Amino acid sequence: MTLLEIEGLRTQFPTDRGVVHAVDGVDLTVESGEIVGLVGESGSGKSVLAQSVLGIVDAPGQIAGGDVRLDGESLLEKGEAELRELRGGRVSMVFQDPMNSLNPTLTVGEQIAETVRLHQDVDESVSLPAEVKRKILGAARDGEAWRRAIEMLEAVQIPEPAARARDYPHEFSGGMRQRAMIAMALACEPDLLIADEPTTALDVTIQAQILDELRDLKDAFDTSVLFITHDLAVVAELCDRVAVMYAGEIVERGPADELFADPRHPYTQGLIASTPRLDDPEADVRPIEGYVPDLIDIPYACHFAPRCPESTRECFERDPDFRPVGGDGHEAACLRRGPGGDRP
Ligand SMILES: Nc1ncnc2c1ncn2[C@@H]1O[C@H](COP(=O)(O)OP(=O)(O)OP(=O)(O)O)[C@@H](O)[C@H]1O
Ligand code: NI
Repeated sequence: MTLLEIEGLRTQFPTDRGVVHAVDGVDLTVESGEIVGLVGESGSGKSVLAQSVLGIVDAPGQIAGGDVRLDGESLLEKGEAELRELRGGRVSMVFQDPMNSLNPTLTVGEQIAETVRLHQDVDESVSLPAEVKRKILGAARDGEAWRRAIEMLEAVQIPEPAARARDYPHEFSGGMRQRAMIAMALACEPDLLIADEPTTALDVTIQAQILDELRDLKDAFDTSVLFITHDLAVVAELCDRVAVMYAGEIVERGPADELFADPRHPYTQGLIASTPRLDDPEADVRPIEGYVPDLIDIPYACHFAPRCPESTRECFERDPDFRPVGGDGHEAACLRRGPGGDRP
């Protein structure tokens, strides 16, 4: 079943120099229970895409077109109150720097308990005077929320969770803070977790541990994940499907194993060739020549055309549609690939 459907999404930032087309017509779906990786060079629009889904695009940026649906319901039609309810409830998020997302003045346990409390259904069936009810249910929920907070810290492998729940964020190491963030994000059992470079700031060993845990937790909680990173190795390891983003557009998407074994879009091929290989450190690393274009008014059809070793004049003039280039929904948006392309 499709959980998240992003269709023709466009997000723009007006600036002094002109309109930045950060997300420029993106289609992407996340099915229930799968981990979808979103990769691409810095500045390709990954974070803005995530912010668009969550309704937290920085002003004066705004969604200029397309739709985002969760379980078939458009999120773009929802008001701020509804979106706030949704965030940390059915959809939650983890960012690169947990220090910015955790409140330094509350203990880690209190913060997780607070999230649980905010999104737990209150039992309205008991018939007691409102004030009494509030007191009783409140106390019950407080105890329950705190227990749940400790359970979550245990689930993300924080040692001595009952004691550590009383610590403040600054008393945690970087890796533990990131775990606490994941615990908080999963505490209300969201349908969808959006993780934007959640382990980039951590050392490689801790990063690997956290990714392992994330995978286990995803299975345990049956959560779908949209995982954003520029680290191809992480995506290959963690994700079921991948979408490759370049200059505001998705250029290739498909099953992770097939996409990495047989990348078809010239950008994906360039990206993989420019990444040092863990399994073969001696292999050539060839950077993609040129630069990511300025996202203000890209005057050519395929955004990668000027850097592409295979581009023809047509690539500058005609928008590439997605075409099948392999099995299981493996598609590339390149005029020279797939049916009709001269290098299918
Ligand atoms: N608040 C903003 N105002 C103006 N432009 C913005 C704003 N936020 C993002 N952008 C622009 O949108 C484009 C996409 O940025 P985004 O942060 O989504 O890239 P990214 O793929 O997440 O990169 P990274 O891998 O470095 O995190 C960039 O050109 C960026 O300058
Ligand atoms: Ni980003």
